[in-house]
Amino acid sequence: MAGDRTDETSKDRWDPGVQSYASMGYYNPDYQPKDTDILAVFRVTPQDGVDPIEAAAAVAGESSTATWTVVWTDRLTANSHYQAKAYRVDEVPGRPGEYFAYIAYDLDLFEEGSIANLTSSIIGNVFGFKPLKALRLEDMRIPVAYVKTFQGPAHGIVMEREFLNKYGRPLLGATIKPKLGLSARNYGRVVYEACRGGLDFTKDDENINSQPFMRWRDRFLFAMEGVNRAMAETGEIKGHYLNVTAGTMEEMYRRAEFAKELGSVIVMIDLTVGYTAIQSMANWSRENGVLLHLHRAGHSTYTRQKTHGVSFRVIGKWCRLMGVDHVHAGTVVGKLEGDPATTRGFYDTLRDDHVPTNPGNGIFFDQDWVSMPGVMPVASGGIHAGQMHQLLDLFGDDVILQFGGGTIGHPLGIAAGAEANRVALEAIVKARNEGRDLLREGPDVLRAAAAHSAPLEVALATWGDVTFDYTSTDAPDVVPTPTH
Ligand SMILES: O=C(COP(=O)(O)O)[C@H](O)[C@H](O)COP(=O)(O)O
Ligand SMILES: [Mg+2]
Repeated sequence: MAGDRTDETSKDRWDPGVQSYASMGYYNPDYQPKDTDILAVFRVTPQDGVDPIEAAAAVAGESSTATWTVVWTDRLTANSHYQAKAYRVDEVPGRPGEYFAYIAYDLDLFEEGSIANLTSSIIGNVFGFKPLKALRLEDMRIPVAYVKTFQGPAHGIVMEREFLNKYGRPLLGATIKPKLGLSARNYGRVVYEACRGGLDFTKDDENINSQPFMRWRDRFLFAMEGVNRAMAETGEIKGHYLNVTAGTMEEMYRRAEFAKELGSVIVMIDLTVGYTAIQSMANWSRENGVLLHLHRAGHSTYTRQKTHGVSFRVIGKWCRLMGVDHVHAGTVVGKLEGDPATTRGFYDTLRDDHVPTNPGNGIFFDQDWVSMPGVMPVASGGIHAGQMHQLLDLFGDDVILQFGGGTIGHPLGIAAGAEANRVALEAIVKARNEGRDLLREGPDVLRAAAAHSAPLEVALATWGDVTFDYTSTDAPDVVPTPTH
């Protein structure tokens, strides 16, 4: 990067050599973003001595048209149209050395309906840029014109409820444990017990694909046998998320076809398969009438740290565009990272049709989804029946609450673990519907329900005091309301 902006002002834009990005037009405080622009806000931490405005301009440059030196071929394009513009740079309150840089990208820079293309620009080279100590993509505004080029969720929240015939309450699930090592028949037994005990779904874990101890076809057969037996006994629709994640697209389709043949209502993939594979599986899922669950495996490697990477609120937006029906979005109270306000912002982004700017929840821009269906968020990771009132208060009805250890670890067995969760949920939903104050009265409501349910009583005795109280790594900074 060519030093200070003022050094460059004497140079003509087209003089050869290295020039500051700001002087090449990548910083333009007068720019008025258009309704069709893609907007991004980055948290930029420049190296010591690097001018923040120049750093913001460099981010705009490197994530759109620029390279490190003036190139004469810029004159063969409508450069000022194609170049991204940093139009606003704010210091982050209370965090010296960090800046929010707002950048506008013309829609012409992106291929329709391709998250791979969008991300190759926005998070392509720019995160390794030497003049920056760290860079984080905090939020994006996806213009309606671009939203409309994506399929969106294969089915979405409303259709999922219609398929499953389940309304007015969160859905319940469990991840089968231990994560690895069970044989197919024993695995199917866990599915059966959890589903007959009262859960709506069970789930493959993220790292269960087709290992030597249990090949995928055997797992699918025994899991579906468990689902079918539980459906026959309970008269309810049940499902097991069959993880079709594999080394190639061809193999994923093969596994998904077999899941469909067996009558599974749902298949699952991991975020590790990549954006293009997710979009392809979303198309397959809509085409075949099968729900698509996405486990966000790997996301914390780049979403968790405040100063570098990509916020999950952005990944959540991409997931909605890519077209999954479910995505893990955090629990707040469980074992994994999740500041309450930040997590609330993820849930709004996934579910609501219009998401207004809300800096308190980390939302920097208004986002319109123009009736694109909502994605069902999944709260999973170290949760148990004793937190049911908090979970309903935090997330409302449109969420899947997944208790893995909190079902399968129940002292009276797996079906009892499932029953404890179902009884707790129904008691808390009833109390909510009667207008009771969940946070204040929730523990009493659970205790009263446990008087008639031995499984719930044992669950509360076993886990009632378990909490995960650690400082969050990703709480929102209080920022001034953005103008765009
Ligand atoms: O296996 C589990 C949870 O198991 P348990 O219920 O036994 O803790 C999931 O992989 C995590 O929830 C993923 O995290 P996230 O949902 O945050 O992506
Ligand atoms: Mg897991």
